[in-house]
Amino acid sequence: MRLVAVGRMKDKSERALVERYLKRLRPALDIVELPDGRGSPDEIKRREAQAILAACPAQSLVVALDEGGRTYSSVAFATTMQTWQATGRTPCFVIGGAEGLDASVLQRAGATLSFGTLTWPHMLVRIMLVEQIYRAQAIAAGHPYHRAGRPD
Ligand SMILES: C[S@@+](CC[C@H](N)C(=O)[O-])C[C@H]1O[C@@H](n2cnc3c(N)ncnc32)[C@H](O)[C@@H]1O
Repeated sequence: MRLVAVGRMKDKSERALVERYLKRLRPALDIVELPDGRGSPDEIKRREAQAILAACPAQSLVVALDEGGRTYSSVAFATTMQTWQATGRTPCFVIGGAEGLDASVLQRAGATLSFGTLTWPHMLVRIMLVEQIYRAQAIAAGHPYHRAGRPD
């Protein structure tokens, strides 16, 4: 699995949070960081889109992190991840930069993932994504990390 993310994660505490989950992931997630694009907002998105699409393996299932995308419960996301794995669709998650994702990335995407309609900073989205992938793997493995304790 791959994550293609615009922007370098420089903050130590953010990196530590990503690392906390990353080191537990099986299969592993490799993270490709891309530099922030330059120019007008449209140019930035276009340039970043070219780099993003070039970093996604040709056969991968591009999963665009997008506030307008599909929302899942953690259990539904775990089931979806298992289906992708069983059908040989290796996800390549994509997180945009400050200007967001270009339409060409959303068009290439075979799936979208939303963390709700709020706009989150891209570094927080990265942390939340690796945690949710770890949670999905824990759910699939029956590991008690995930507690389904909400009342009906
Ligand atoms: C600061 S946001 C960009 C906001 C930008 N104005 C837009 O319209 O997307 C940076 C990236 O974080 C991700 N992101 C932000 N909020 C999200 C959410 N609620 N769900 C999923 N991804 C989100 C997206 O990949 C987005 O491109």
